[in-house]
Amino acid sequence: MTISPLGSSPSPDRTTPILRLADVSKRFGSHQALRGIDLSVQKGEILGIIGRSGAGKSTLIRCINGLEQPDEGRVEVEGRSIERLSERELQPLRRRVGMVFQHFNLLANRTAAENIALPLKIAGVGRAERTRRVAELLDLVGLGGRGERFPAQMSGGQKQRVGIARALAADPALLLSDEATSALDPETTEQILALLGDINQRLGLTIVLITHEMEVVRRIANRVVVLEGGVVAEEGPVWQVFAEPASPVTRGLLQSITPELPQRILSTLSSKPPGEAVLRLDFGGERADDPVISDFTQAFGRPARIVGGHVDEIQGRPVGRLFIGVEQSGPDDLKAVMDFLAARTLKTECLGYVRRAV
Ligand SMILES: Nc1ncnc2c1ncn2[C@@H]1O[C@H](COP(=O)(O)OP(=O)(O)OP(=O)(O)O)[C@@H](O)[C@H]1O
Repeated sequence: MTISPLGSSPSPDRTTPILRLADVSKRFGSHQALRGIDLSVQKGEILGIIGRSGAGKSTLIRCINGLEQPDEGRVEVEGRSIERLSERELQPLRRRVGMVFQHFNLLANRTAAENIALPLKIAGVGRAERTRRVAELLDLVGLGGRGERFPAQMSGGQKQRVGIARALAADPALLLSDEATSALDPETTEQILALLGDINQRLGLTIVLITHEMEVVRRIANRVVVLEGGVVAEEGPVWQVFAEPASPVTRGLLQSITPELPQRILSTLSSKPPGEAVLRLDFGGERADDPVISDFTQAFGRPARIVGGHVDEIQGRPVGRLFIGVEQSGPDDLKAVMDFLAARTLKTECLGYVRRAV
């Protein structure tokens, strides 16, 4: 299904980013909430902006939707700068940015259909056209035929579907999602992220997701920006940032979804030989599909024991971490093993040694 465009919208050339922030800074008193933020989002992209509490995510979102003016720098939506515009001048630009909120922000005394119709009404769309588009939008978000329900009669997931439909009503160029799944259970989160991914694919809609959960980024984004202390700590394609996180903040944020050495191995790990060397292998990128373990067995004529780990698929690429145990044949053996594996993985590290019961 295609959602028909509402009114006349600017048509930037293909190379103009949908959103561009250039050297954006924002202070509150003596507190620097954002410092020199540069980022751009191309049409059809899903960008995840992640950071811990206080990193500056909300301030950034408020600068993007014009609720906050940066002290320095520029914010451009479809090539048009939003600074120094009056409230009236901001209105049409705001319509180009649809917002989805953590707590849905629906009007309790209006039905789902009325909530979705509201931005259309404000934009001056006539009743018949409103009714047609609301039905279209309800279908798009999987709520066809349920437009007469009030928010109190809906589950969290259904309310967020209404929130998404409302955000799409004015045919925005950009959907800004502010922790849209943070108030939902894991199963509903999965469904809402699938819906956003589907809308991105079907409508080619550009999405910027603000979140504090790496799992949300992993599940849906193409690119990620990690914010910390008001600056961009790291940025890149999601698979790459997950495979080789460069900053300590990113590693911290990834910790909860990174496989750990199993406790039964950790509890007997010693820092010195003798014993079986326990190695951590990080995979991702070009060589992630190589049969590393069987290559090792062939080259060294002995097995490698997999003791833990997990290999995921992000943006169609394997990314993961394995823990293996390798028996050593002599004092210089470990270096040869490590060199062999290091050439075939992103990173190989020896964590210690375990004595195996004979
Ligand atoms: N209006 C304000 N006045 C004073 N300080 C503010 C204001 N808004 C934000 N800040 C400060 O700026 C910093 C960034 O806040 P911001 O709300 O953007 O972070 P956040 O990443 O969204 O955090 P959270 O995930 O907790 O919402 C924080 O230290 C916050 O206390």
